[in-house]
Amino acid sequence: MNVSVLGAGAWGTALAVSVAPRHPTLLWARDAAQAATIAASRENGRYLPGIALPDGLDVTADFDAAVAHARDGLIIVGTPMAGLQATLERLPADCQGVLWLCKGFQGVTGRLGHEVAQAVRPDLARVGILSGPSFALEVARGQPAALVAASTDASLTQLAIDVLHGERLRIYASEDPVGVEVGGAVKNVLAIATGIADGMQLGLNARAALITRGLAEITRLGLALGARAETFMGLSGLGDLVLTATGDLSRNRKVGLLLAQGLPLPRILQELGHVAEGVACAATVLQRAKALAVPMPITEAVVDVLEARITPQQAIRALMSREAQREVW
Ligand SMILES: NC(=O)C1=CN([C@@H]2O[C@H](COP(=O)(O)OP(=O)(O)OC[C@H]3O[C@@H](n4cnc5c(N)ncnc54)[C@H](O)[C@@H]3O)[C@@H](O)[C@H]2O)C=CC1
Ligand SMILES: O=C(CO)COP(=O)(O)O
Repeated sequence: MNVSVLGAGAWGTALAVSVAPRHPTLLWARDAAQAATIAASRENGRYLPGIALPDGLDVTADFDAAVAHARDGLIIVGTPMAGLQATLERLPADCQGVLWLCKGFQGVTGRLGHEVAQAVRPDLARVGILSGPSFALEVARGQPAALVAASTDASLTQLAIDVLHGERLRIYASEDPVGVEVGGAVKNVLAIATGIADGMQLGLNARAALITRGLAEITRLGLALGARAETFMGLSGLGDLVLTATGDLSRNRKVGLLLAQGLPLPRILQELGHVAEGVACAATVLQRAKALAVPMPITEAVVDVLEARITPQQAIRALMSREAQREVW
């Protein structure tokens, strides 16, 4: 089965590296010079340094060639959320399976990935998301990971399993793309919160409290958007939240750690050199929550810090001085 990965950042490259030994894989980089450098060095030195590309993995900057390669196989969209719509718009109607990796809400429209697909490409037959706890570097190194492929179309999740499931990567199927996408998007915002708390050395109790009450925020928003509660206890919910909030490979957590040191956000993002989807979508998450009357106090505090309305210290004080209440979800 042919596979094409559209987007040669850390995660797109890592997944291509993981799948190429089993399926002929083509990795598309939008920048021709970057594609040429990767092809010549057999390494994505900009986004995934230290990982050699295996045989069976080719690189191109020719979008149409990449799509033609996997028209009858699996097309994986590995761009950040900001690139999902434009990428979907360029796909031919007859491609057999499309899976995106982006974890976020679209900036201007506030849409989740499946909502973007419904709005701009309702004609694409089989679409879904791949999510779950998966630092790119570990997957690229062949360390074990378990992910979830979610779609309302069971034949797409089966295709994802047929192509991606193996000794090092377990793929679980889910029929709840809403829940999987909400978990993947909002955990990034909460990883910023946990990074802030850890950067301020507030301790392990505070970290556990933020993760648990953060999961309550994810669940509340997800249920209001039509997700299933059990999804948030799974890989794309609790699993990815724990990984991203506590794992030092997380870019979103790193943003929080540096905010706690008092660094201004523009400088942090410049130093990061990768996308931090929690920064991009925190305000959008809050907007959608407010429209649905869903309280998300931790998310709101993160937005206030990112927009420099309050300091991390003030955010913690505001969260800790909220009225006592029942432990509601
Ligand atoms: N890095 C990781 O461990 C994981 C990342 N993800 C998600 O995968 C998505 C991509 O993340 P990474 O690969 O880590 O990002 P990255 O920052 O490493 O690379 C982003 C790549 O996308 C390209 N790009 C940026 N804007 C684009 C656009 N508008 N159109 C087309 N290409 C564009 C960049 O040139 C670059 O090649 C994000 O939504 C992220 O949340 C999900 C799981 C794991
Ligand atoms: O989604 C991820 C792991 O599952 C990666 O998280 P970061 O984008 O914070 O690095």
